[in-house]
Amino acid sequence: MGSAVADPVREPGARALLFASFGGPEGPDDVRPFLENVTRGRNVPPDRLDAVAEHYLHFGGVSPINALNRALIDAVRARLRAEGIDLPVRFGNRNWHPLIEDAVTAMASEGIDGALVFATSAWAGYSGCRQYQEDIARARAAAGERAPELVRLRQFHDHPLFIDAFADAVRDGLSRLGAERPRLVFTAHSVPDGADQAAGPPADGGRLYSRQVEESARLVAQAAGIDEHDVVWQSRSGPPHIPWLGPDICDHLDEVAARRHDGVLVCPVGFISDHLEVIWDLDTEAREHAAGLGIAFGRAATPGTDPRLAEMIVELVREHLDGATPRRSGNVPQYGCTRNGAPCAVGCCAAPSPPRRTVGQSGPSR
Ligand SMILES: CC1=C(CCC(=O)O)c2cc3nc(cc4[nH]c(cc5[nH]c(cc1n2)c(C)c5CCC(=O)O)c(CCC(=O)O)c4C)C(CCC(=O)O)=C3C
Ligand SMILES: [Fe+2]
Repeated sequence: MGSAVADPVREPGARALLFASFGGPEGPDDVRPFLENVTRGRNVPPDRLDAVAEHYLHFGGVSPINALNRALIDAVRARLRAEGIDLPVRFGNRNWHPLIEDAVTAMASEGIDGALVFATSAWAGYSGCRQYQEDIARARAAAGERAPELVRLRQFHDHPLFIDAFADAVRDGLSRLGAERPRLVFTAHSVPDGADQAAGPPADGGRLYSRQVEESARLVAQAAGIDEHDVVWQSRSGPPHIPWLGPDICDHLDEVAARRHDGVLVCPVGFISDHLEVIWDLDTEAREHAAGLGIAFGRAATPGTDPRLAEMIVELVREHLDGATPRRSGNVPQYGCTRNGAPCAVGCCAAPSPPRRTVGQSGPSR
């Protein structure tokens, strides 16, 4: 077991589980206001926003994320019941309804004075971790004096159940691909290079986001029995003069074809379910790009409603309720577990200061 799992905050008094996620639009009229919520105070160029709005509208303005989260919540409820744990599960998002502020306000008005929080990101970093701590603090402020104590569950990038679900998906994907010399390629959401450098407590040396992603990829490949793989990035946004993690998946497919692979299996290890980034940036854009290169393209399933994901969430809950031993397969430090939205450590995942835009450097983001 790695050394850096924060000591679980014991919460035998927890009276609910709050399932916190990103949120997504559920119809065409939701798309613009949703995107405005996502990008408030960020440096996302308007032409990028127009392009992303198109991706959502391509699917009728409905992101798959809310329905997938509701299905996962049902699975978590069933698993809690099966284990005899009496814990109501509530749902609250950062960017769209049901909003986390409303979920926490409802808890306060029902007299729920303590809850655990599961956030749907496995990762360290500003977008994956610190922003969830900010959401928790903001939601408590909105709920006022009777706001519940909220203890967030830890990051889980190397949890054996999470790794095993992806490993099965990789084995399955490769067997369906039917290529003779396939390449296994993992992807996660790109972030600004500066945000990756700032990910985690400075004492850990930074880059905890990309280090966790690389470790998850290595563990999944190993569990699937695959000797070689690549880790690349997807869904970059932001102005073109700001460096983000790369290479991008589509550029990397050129490389894979040049190395004479006849197929690629893409495993989106950065996402727990088939979010819009997965069904657009991979299943649509990257698939087309691979077709243009004449190589076979497959996409490994995300855990989604694999029973092991719900099982893992209940195990994380039990680390707090009855002191279940945290299970980990890797060594990269892991944080995320704090009370009432406190940062994980001093200086952890410092919030980005939006860089000033330089004249003459606007244009498409890719
Ligand atoms: C690390 C990371 C994760 C993984 C961890 C986690 O799961 O949280 C993630 C997940 C997600 N990102 C999502 C959607 C979007 N992300 C955006 C923008 C951004 N993401 C970033 C990072 C991440 N994002 C960053 C650094 C930006 C730039 C602006 C900013 O600093 O905030 C934008 C704005 C347009 C654009 O720039 O693309 C949208 C619409 C959805 C929902 C999809 C659906 O509807 O199914 C999900 C799950
Ligand atoms: Fe994102």
